Parts: sequence; structure tokens; C-alpha cells
Amino acid sequence: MSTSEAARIVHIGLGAFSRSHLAYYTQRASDASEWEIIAYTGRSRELADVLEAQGCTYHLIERAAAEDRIMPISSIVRARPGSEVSQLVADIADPRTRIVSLTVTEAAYHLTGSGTLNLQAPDIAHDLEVVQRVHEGVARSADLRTAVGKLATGLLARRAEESGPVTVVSCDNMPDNGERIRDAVLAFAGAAGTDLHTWIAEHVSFVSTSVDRITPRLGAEEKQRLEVAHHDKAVVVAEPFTDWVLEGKFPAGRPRWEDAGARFVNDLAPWESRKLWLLNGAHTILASLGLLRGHTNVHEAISDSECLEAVNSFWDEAARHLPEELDVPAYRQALIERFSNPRIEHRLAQIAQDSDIKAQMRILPVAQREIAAGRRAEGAARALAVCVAAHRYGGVEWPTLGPQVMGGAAQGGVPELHALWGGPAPSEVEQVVRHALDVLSLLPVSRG
Ligand SMILES: NC(=O)c1ccc[n+]([C@@H]2O[C@H](COP(=O)([O-])OP(=O)(O)OC[C@H]3O[C@@H](n4cnc5c(N)ncnc54)[C@H](O)[C@@H]3O)[C@@H](O)[C@H]2O)c1
Ligand SMILES: O=P(O)(O)OC[C@@H](O)[C@@H](O)[C@H](O)[C@H](O)CO
Repeated sequence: MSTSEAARIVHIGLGAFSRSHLAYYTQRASDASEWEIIAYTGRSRELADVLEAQGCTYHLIERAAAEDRIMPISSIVRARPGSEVSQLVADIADPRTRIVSLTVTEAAYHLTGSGTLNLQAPDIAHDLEVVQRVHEGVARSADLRTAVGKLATGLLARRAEESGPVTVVSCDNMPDNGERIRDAVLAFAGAAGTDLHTWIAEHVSFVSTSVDRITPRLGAEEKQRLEVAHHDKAVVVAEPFTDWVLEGKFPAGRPRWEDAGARFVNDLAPWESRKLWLLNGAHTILASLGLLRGHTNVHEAISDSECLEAVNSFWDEAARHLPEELDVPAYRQALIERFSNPRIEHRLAQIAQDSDIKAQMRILPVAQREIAAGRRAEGAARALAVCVAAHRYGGVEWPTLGPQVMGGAAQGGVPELHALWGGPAPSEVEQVVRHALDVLSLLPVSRG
């Protein structure tokens, strides 16, 4: 319930996931009545309009293989389109705001391969120009496009209004997500002519998190069916499993998310690697190879022995770089069951979006660790090769694809693999590319 005294979480990137995760944990905290979420979409307006028209409440359906559990959610009190930048900036600067959270997709951070803000990215360059023109009095911050630009501008306004400390929480599937958004904000502010280092060090905490709950985008038919059944145009469907691991301080307070199962740890890195490599890495492999092999959903792809084998050989390599205490065998077993849930329609095409950026964060680190340990990284190499193949040749039948990929190898490897790799010496890249292509050529494609 909205009260003017409630502490606020300003969320950027209202979508399916923030509604199955952040809103769920906040609603289930024992001090939920003291908190409210004001949510902005990243850029589209439809969901904000739909939610506002129904009082921002909606149903979360936890969909198990056997049955549904339905939960009304009401922790969001305002839903606005990301285009309302002036209001978003004012909300970030408002002293009632204690947390700013994000789920805007990995691509929205506009990072280079090494994790720094890409100041040349067209949308970032656009926003830097807007900030410059705002200083000159000839533009409004309302014209900002990127989450980084909006967040940096909101924090600048908070500094000007002396509204006190605040915590930024990234819930996007990226390693070191808190550190990356902090560095991106500092780089953006610096490029815009403002040094925020000292103020941020004293007033803003950037918390890193690992978020885990499969929440697919609904297909049109299912959306319509659920709308009729629940009189709700904004139903969210997620798997029953959920996990949230967080590292960092909350100087302005936070909801008691631990009451809903969240875990606060001193070192997020192993949790994050387990989740990003095993779950998201496997998703990226399934999306690439599964689409090439004619599948539509995750549960179909995981039941294909070729896909399962590709996932398992990548997992075997990843597991060597994860601590025993995290019980990787149990997590792997649980993942197979989660992926196999036939009532979760998680479309491979959705997961395959921006798969080049995702592969850099989910698969490449395992390949690099394996090579550093003197091994051939066969599973990771095959995974990277299928990502590149799907990215480059998606929709093309294998008989055409095979010779094209092999032709690329003859010319010194697939250029996208080189671009993806970024790290080790070229000879190692060649070795992995060749091996990956050998493996690829052994993968028969069954369609229809
Ligand atoms: N869906 C899941 O299962 C899941 C699980 C864990 C983490 N996540 C994280 O949450 C993110 C969002 O997932 P979702 O299911 O809510 O997706 P969604 O498509 O339902 O919502 C995405 C949100 O991000 C915004 N956005 C997209 N591209 C953007 C861009 N370039 N710049 C600014 N905003 C942009 C959209 O406007 C929307 O508000 C994922 O990319 C991932 O990082 C999702
Ligand atoms: O959301 P993305 O696009 O980063 O990745 C697609 C899926 O791998 C992802 O959404 C998983 O379902 C999720 O990370 C599970 O917790």
C-alpha cells in the first residue's frame, strides 16, 4: 500500500523479471508495509500503462510441472514509462528513495568486452551530448535514452539536493553487476565533465547480486488466456524456484528480503559464477544449438541428447572452477529438472537475443580458465562455436551452414569468435576455433 512515509525503491527496467523477483521478495519481507516500489520501464511504455490502469497489482503464477500456485502482488505502487525521465530523476533524488534497482538486460549497460562503459556506443554518446546541452540550457534531461545516463543524472540531482545515502542494486545477469554499474556511472559522469568519485564513495553503495528465477516472456495466446482467466492484463508466469544472493551494504536501509529467502554474503563471486555459467551458460548453449536443431523451447532442447551433451560437457569444465561447498552436482541436477518443466514455455529465440554479449559473460570465462589450466576447453569451445554459428547463420539450414563455417575456418577462423574472445593470444584462439569447428561438423541436425 502506498503511504507518503514509506521508504521507496525506484526500479528501472519494469518487465517480467522484476515483477516475479524484486516485487515478490519485497512483498514477502516482514516489513513490507514500510516499503513501496516505483517502477519505470527501460524504454517501452505498454506495460506501465497496463499496470497503472489496474492499480499496479497483478498475479504471479508459480508454474510447477504439475500445478500452478497463484499469488496476487501489490508491492509496486506506481508504474511509469522509461520516457518520463524528468520524473525518474526527481524520484531518484527524493529523500524517501533508499534503493535504485535495475533489470534492463545486459546490452543496456553498453559495456566494452573488458567491462568498461563504451563511450562510443551511439546511445551513450547521444546521452553525453544531451547532458552537455542541458548544461548549456538548450536541452532537457527528458531526452536521455540510456539507463546509465538516467541513473547518473538522477544521482547528480540527489547530490545537488543533499538527499542522503542510497543503494544501487543491479539484478541483471552480469558478473560484478554492482561494480560494473558503479564504474559505468562514474565514467559517464566523468565524460560529462563531473567527477562523482568522492560523493559516490561517501553516499552511494553499489550492491552486486546473483538473481535466479526463470521468468519467460509470455506468448500472445497464453497472455490472452491468462488475462481472461484472472481478469488481469499483466499476469507473470515464473518457475517455483527462486534465489537471490546479495553482497554489499545498504546505508539507507532495505526491506527484510531475507524473510523471503534472500541471502546476504560477503563474497558473491562463487554464487554468481555458479549461476551465470551453469544456468545462463546452458541457456545460451541451448538457445543457439537448440534453434539450429529446430527446437522452439528450452524443455524441448534439453530433451535432445545432442543439446544435453553439449551442456554437460560445458558444465564439466565449469564445475572444475567452482568451489565444492556450492554443491555443483545438486545444482546441475536441479537445473535439468527446471529446464525440463514442460509447462514453462521459455522460447529459445528470447534467450538468444544478444547472445554474443551473453556468451562473453557466461561461457568465455570458463574457456579462458580451462586454457589457463593447460586444457583444451573443448566443451566451452563447442559452446562458443554454436553461439557464433547461431548468431551468424540463425535460420539457415545446416547443409548451408556447415561449409560456410568451415570456409571461415580456412580463412583463419570465424571473425566473430575472434571478436568475442578478446583475451588470449591469437594462436590459442585459432586452436579453439579449429577445435570448435571440428566438433560442430560432427553435430548432426535433425529437423521436423
Ligand atoms: N526473465 C528472467 O528469467 C530473468 C532472470 C534473471 C535475471 N533477469 C535479468 O532481467 C533482465 C530483464 O528480463 P525481463 O524478463 O524482465 O525482460 P523484459 O523484456 O520483460 O523487460 C526488460 C526491461 O528492460 C528494458 N530494456 C530492454 N532493453 C533495454 C535497453 N537497451 N535500454 C534500456 N532498457 C531496456 C525494457 O524496456 C523492460 O523494461 C534480463 O535481461 C536479465 O538481465 C531476467
Ligand atoms: O534474461 P537474459 O536475457 O539475461 O537471459 C535469458 C535467460 O538465460 C535468463 O533470463 C534466465 O532465465 C534467468 O537468468 C534465470 O534466473
